[in-house]
Parts: sequence; structure tokens; C-alpha cells
Amino acid sequence: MSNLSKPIPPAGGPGGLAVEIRGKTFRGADGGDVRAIENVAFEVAAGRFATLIGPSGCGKTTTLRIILGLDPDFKGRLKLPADGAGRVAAVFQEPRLLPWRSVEENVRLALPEEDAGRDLDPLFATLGLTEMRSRYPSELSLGLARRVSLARAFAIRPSLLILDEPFVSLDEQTATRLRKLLIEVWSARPTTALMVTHNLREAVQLSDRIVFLTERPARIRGVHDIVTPHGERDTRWRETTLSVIAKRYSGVL
Ligand SMILES: Nc1ncnc2c1ncn2[C@@H]1O[C@H](COP(=O)(O)OP(=O)(O)OP(=O)(O)O)[C@@H](O)[C@H]1O
Repeated sequence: MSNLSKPIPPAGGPGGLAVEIRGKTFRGADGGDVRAIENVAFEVAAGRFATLIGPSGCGKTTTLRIILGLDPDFKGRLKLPADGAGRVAAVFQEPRLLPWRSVEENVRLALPEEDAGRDLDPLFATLGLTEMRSRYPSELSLGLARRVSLARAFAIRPSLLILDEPFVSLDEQTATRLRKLLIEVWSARPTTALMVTHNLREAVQLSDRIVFLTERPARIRGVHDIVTPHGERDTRWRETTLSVIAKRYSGVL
């Protein structure tokens, strides 16, 4: 997947994610070079939730695509989490469900062969999808469809979960409910996770580590670690944390 010549040290302990992108250039429409990433190197410890945040067009999705192995043309190297079966799950802005398959079939189709008969009841229950299993995607609201895409990602018991703006363009009430569900399902099945968002409040609510990127070509602007457990992140804590971050990184709010 990458030019992984020699292993880099484990990210915050064995089994985590280590990303070192030392350069990524696209060919622009005019034939010239578009330098998307200058130097983006960070780690996510095993079982931790990290978020990438930065200005529009700075290279966040490109970073995720490189980690997912969808773009092998970059300088640098990666170390993916090695725990479990080494599976990687991705949740995109669009749920990407098969319209002719039921909710349950959409989730089961993602399962590896050896897990084909797995009991998915607890997962569907945690995500509030028990009653929706036989419905078809056209019968689901956008919020429900996103829950199904979360179920599909967690069903495979991934070693790495990648989320690209999973709650964008939802109304705030639905997004808030989904963020809570994500934390519940993730806490029950902790997996190394990396999310891209434009929403700093969302990052503060969900993450153990926030990685701030600069304008394109992306470099690391700073890394903010959060040790307060998810269950203790009430509104007051969140506002304080946001103002600390706003002071440290002007212009991020
Ligand atoms: N296939 C491509 N060909 C040429 N340029 C590209 C390609 N993909 C991305 N880019 C450019 O690389 C830069 C980074 O794009 P990327 O989609 O990673 O940014 P982003 O931070 O995810 O943006 P946004 O926050 O708007 O979603 C942008 O300037 C984009 O136009």
C-alpha cells in the first residue's frame, strides 16, 4: 500500500495507526502540479479516536484516501493498526447503501465469510435499528441511512475505522443523536478511529486527539489531546475546551 521500507515505531503503544505523508502532489487541470500535502505525520494510539480538522481544500480527504490505500502515489509511509484481523472500515458522507437490499442485507454483505452467521442483534439494538432491519434504503431518512452505514462499519469489527464527515448536512438534532450513538457503539467496541470534520465542537465531543492541519499544502499545525472521558464531556466542559483551543489556534472556530 505504501512505500513502507522499514517499520516505524508503534503509535503510542502497539497496534495503533502511524501516518507519515511527506509529500502528495496532484496533476492540475492545466497540467501543472497541485501540491496537496507537504508534511503530515501523526499517530493514533490503539483504540483511540482521533480527528483531522483544517481549512477547506487543505488535504484531509486526500490523507484519508492514502490511509485507505485508495491513493498509493505519495511520499511517505504508513503503519496500520495490527490488532484483530487488520480490517479497515470506512464511513463516508454518503451512506452508499445498495438500494435493492434491506438494511440487514446491506450490513451482512460487508461481513467476511467466516462471520457470515454472526449475531448482529446487539449492534442493531445499540444503533436503534432493530425495527429497521427489513426496510429498504429508500424507506430511510438520511439520519437512519447514516446509522446503517455506521452499523455496516462496526459489523466487520475493524482494526481501523475511517470516517469522512459522517454527520455533514444533517439537521443539528439528528447529528447530535448520531454523535451520541457513535460514541456508544464505539465505546462498546473500541477501535482505532480517524475522522475528518469541519466541526470543532464535534471533534471536541468525540476525540481523544485532534490534529489541526494548515492551509494547503497541508502541514501539522498542532495536536490537541483530550483526556477527559467521553461521559464527562458536558456542555460546560465543552465550552471551556473550545475556548482553550480557540486561544491556542486562532481562526479555528
Ligand atoms: N484528483 C485530484 N486531482 C487534482 N487535484 C486534486 C485531486 N484531489 C484533490 N485535489 C486537490 O488537492 C487539494 C486537497 O483536496 P482534499 O479533497 O484532500 O481537501 P479537503 O481538506 O478534504 O477539502 P474539503 O475540506 O473541502 O473537503 C485540493 O486543492 C484539491 O483541489
